[in-house]
Amino acid sequence: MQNISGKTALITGAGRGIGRATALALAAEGVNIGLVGRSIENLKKVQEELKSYDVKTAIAAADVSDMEAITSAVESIRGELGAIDILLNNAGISKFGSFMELTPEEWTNILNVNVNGVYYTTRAVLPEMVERKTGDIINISSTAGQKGGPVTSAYSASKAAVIGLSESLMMEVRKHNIRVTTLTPSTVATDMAVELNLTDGNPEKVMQAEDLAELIVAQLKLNPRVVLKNAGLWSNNP
Ligand SMILES: NC(=O)C1=CN([C@@H]2O[C@H](COP(=O)(O)OP(=O)(O)OC[C@H]3O[C@@H](n4cnc5c(N)ncnc54)[C@H](O)[C@@H]3O)[C@@H](O)[C@H]2O)C=CC1
Ligand SMILES: CC(=O)C(C)=O
Repeated sequence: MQNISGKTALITGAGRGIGRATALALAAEGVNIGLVGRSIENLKKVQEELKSYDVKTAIAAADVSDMEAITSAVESIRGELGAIDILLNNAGISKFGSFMELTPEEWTNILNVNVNGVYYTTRAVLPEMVERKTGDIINISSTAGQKGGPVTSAYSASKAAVIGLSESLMMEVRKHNIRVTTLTPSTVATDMAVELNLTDGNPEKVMQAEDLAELIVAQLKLNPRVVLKNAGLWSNNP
């Protein structure tokens, strides 16, 4: 097990849900946190919550599907906090609907955010990790990326692409001492899942964002000689 205190993490989609919960869990371990997301108001709220921990924080608003915007957000976070040790590619969107119901614009937008967002953000962070011969990249896919459903064509295609990207990158960069992990959670009780009518969020029955954050902290503490290649966390009492 390694101590992660003093490391620096960059989290996309950090203004709410899984991103916010992971920011709080990592800060509790002494990790400095760079928060990236679309809504500066939400990022400021999370930054305020992080004040109760003895860590440095920085925020930068950017749409991960805009390569220039996310590249300059990464630069800005790096300028304030220093080298990034941990990247959590978490930002994502979803819309469910039948194949013909979803418009080409919705399809393209889901693919742009969920796939290109991971690609652009990782491109901005990876070279420094390779140079430093250290780093953790965690990509949030979904059970929907492992198995299609009748209304999930765009979302499942995007999350399957994340699995392909992530597993390939893991094979490529482990020789540089960089760990890439693919997480495939089932429904997590966040605004996204409630908006999709997947859950009422009942904490007795449905996985909470804090549960996934706990797994992320635990995997980061694993001895650097091993990497959690992929993991599925499921609700146990649905
Ligand atoms: N909630 C669930 O049941 C599950 C969620 N996931 C994935 O986990 C990740 C986080 O999801 P939740 O926390 O549930 O969602 P959420 O909707 O509650 O939070 C997502 C965050 O990402 C941000 N975001 C969205 N598009 C963005 C963009 N283009 N650029 C920058 N930030 C952007 C949003 O503003 C929001 O703060 C997503 O990738 C999602 O697909 C995976 C499995 C299950
Ligand atoms: C939204 C999502 O990815 C699931 C699996 O519920």
